[in-house]
Amino acid sequence: MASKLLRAVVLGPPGSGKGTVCERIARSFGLQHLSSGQFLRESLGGGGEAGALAQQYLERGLLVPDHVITRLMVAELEKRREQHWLLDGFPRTLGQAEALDGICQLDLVISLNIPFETLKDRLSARWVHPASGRVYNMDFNPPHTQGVDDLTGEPLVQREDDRPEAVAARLRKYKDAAKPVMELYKSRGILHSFSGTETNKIWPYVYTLLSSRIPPVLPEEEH
Ligand SMILES: Nc1nc2c(ncn2[C@@H]2O[C@H](COP(=O)(O)OP(=O)(O)OP(=O)(O)O)[C@@H](O)[C@H]2O)c(=O)[nH]1
Ligand SMILES: Nc1ccn([C@@H]2O[C@H](COP(=O)(O)O)[C@@H](O)[C@H]2O)c(=O)n1
Repeated sequence: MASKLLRAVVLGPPGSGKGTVCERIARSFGLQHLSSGQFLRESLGGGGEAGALAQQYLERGLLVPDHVITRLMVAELEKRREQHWLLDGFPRTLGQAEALDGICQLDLVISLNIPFETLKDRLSARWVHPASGRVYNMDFNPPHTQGVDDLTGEPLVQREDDRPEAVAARLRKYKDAAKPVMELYKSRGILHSFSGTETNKIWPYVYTLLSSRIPPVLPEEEH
């Protein structure tokens, strides 16, 4: 199997399970993943004018301008040049995809297609631990103690952009922006789409796909 560094992306609408699937890939294949959404929340939530501006985009479910997110992500990826890349939620627009083309050649793109109603249900039941980005779901992966992070014991919160109005805006925006990105990757033959309502059913296919590119460190069932 080739030992080339992996350049992979997981795309999908809000709540499609990108973070959940990336976490499983990261554990099963011994690599780190970079979530653009979590990265933005960490980088720009710290205050200052730029931070406050970006916060407004996030809270309203709008995409941060391409040049802002691209600059942040490219700088971060340059630091990780010697590592595998598993990107969650970037690129979101054609402009971002073109910027990514400037620094790497992607090996594979995983697209998660989840029905709209399922997304809404999942996001209304999502709770997060802001400091770590750990994600829970009251139905799918509840914390051991309600409202509390398993590892730190700190309180869990619901994301501002998981409010129903923001979710509706995010889903609308996602469709428009993502279409040309998907078309681009499809035309290159690197797009792998998975459809369904349950991550546990999609996961074995994702695991098999990844196994063809990088040796696993854990068996499929031990994600
Ligand atoms: N009921 C259910 N919930 C799931 C499933 N897979 C993931 N979830 C939950 O759905 C919510 C959304 O999953 P994430 O992995 O955060 O989705 P995402 O695509 O990263 O979401 P964004 O950060 O909004 O882009 C979380 O609360 C997950 O725990 C599933 O198969 N069933
Ligand atoms: N490329 C991106 C990624 C994210 N955002 C903003 O962050 C929010 C949350 O992102 P998730 O991936 O966690 O859903 C998203 O709604 C955007 O406001 C962005 O602008 N560009």
